[in-house]
Amino acid sequence: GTAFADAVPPAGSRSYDVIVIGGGFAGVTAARELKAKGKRTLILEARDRVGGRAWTSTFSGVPIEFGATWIHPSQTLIWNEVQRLGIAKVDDPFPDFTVFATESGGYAKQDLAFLEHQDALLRRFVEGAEQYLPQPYDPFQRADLLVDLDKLTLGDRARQLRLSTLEQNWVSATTGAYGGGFERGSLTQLAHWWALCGYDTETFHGINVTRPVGGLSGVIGKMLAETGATIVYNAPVSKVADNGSRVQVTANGLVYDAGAVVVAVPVNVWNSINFSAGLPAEFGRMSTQTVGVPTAKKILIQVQGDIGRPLVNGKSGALLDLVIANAEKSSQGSVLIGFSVNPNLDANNLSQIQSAVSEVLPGTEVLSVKGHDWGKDAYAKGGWTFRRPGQLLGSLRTVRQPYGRLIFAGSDIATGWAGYVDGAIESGIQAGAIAAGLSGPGAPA
Ligand SMILES: Cc1cc2nc3c(=O)[nH]c(=O)nc-3n(C[C@H](O)[C@H](O)[C@H](O)COP(=O)(O)OP(=O)(O)OC[C@H]3O[C@@H](n4cnc5c(N)ncnc54)[C@H](O)[C@@H]3O)c2cc1C
Repeated sequence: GTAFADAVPPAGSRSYDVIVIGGGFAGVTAARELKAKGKRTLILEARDRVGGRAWTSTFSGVPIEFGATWIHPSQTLIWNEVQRLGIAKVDDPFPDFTVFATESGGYAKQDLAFLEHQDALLRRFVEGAEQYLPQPYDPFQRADLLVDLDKLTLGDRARQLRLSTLEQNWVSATTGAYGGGFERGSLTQLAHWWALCGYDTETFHGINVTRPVGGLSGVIGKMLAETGATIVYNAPVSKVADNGSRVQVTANGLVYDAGAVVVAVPVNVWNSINFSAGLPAEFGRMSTQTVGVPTAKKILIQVQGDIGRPLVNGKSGALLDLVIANAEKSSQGSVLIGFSVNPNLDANNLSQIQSAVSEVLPGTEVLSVKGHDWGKDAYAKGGWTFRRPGQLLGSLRTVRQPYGRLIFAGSDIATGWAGYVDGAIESGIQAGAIAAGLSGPGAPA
């Protein structure tokens, strides 16, 4: 690994070519690009680990992911990375039944063929995306066609389509829940993912199947070892001061300085850092509006006995939006993974989660739970990226531009797979290249 990991560089040697703030996939990728350009690079990471919203841990004796989990060949940057690092991949087994809302307001077990109803509704949501998002990696190609569309929430779209309550409940787990609620997420974000999936239902589901063995923390650990950067853990950056020729970065009361800084923290966190030279209004606005879903939670649920492999599609506004089976079982039986964007769910409240599970999988006894509330996590303040109405055309292009000696990075502001590890790598590559130019000799003073 890195020779200086965990050591705080002594006074007098806190000067670097480039400082990268945040050691998620975007920051670590940027640091690696900078190494390739011969730059002395420092990573300042708030946590005691790298990976950010990708975090491999264990629960009830089985390995689990608290954040990002799956990769897919259409996500070429992360897929090739895993391939190149010689890390094996494994497919999660298919579910064996599904659970959907019923006419009478409850839930019923269905065979997998029932999923076709959900897919048909999903395709109606994103109909026309081939025309208005013809180039998945350049969402601005037909900006002219997006002017009205980018104003729509997913709920607006459901109303446009005149979906019944039951239809909305059937499609909630793959639309509203992704967006942090029907009234939060934008239609264009869903359509953008659809475009990246080749406008194809099978790929849309296929992106949630394949995992790198050892988890995504294993992948980023190997990437970090290649950066050759100095990394300081437990170093939350509180202040960034760009004086025009150098940038001073403060963490834990210590001041570091560099010719350029890559800010690779989540958009939702931008407003908790003091950018003392000021930033264009779009930055603060985007951070206030949020990009990462602020109510996103992932909950690991250990249950009694083997209950098979459910795929539960919660109703719009349910406590649990999606419940699936973890690939590995514990010694007690099945382990379930719940996703929730409901602000009222306490991700570690066993009795609340027991009643939510009983509603959708009657007779299932919950033994233990362990959840992570990404919105309450000070260094994330949200989960996966899902842009809000107006952000694609409104702020995204501005915040992707370097501002003085600062370059912002992260999956949240990727133009490709925003909301996925692949987008973080995309953004890290771009930011690293720009920062190398800014920090080098002949850089604008
Ligand atoms: C529940 C969940 C499930 C997901 N599932 C998938 C999936 O299956 N596949 C997929 O590809 N993606 C998935 N994602 C999305 C994926 O996790 C993110 O897109 C990606 O990890 C973001 O990387 P990043 O580097 O842009 O940001 P982050 O990973 O958030 O990295 C930012 C880093 O900055 C650090 N930081 C924050 N504030 C400061 C500060 N003040 N000073 C210093 N450091 C700071 C953080 O600690 C963190 O390490 C999921 C996300 C969640 C939450």
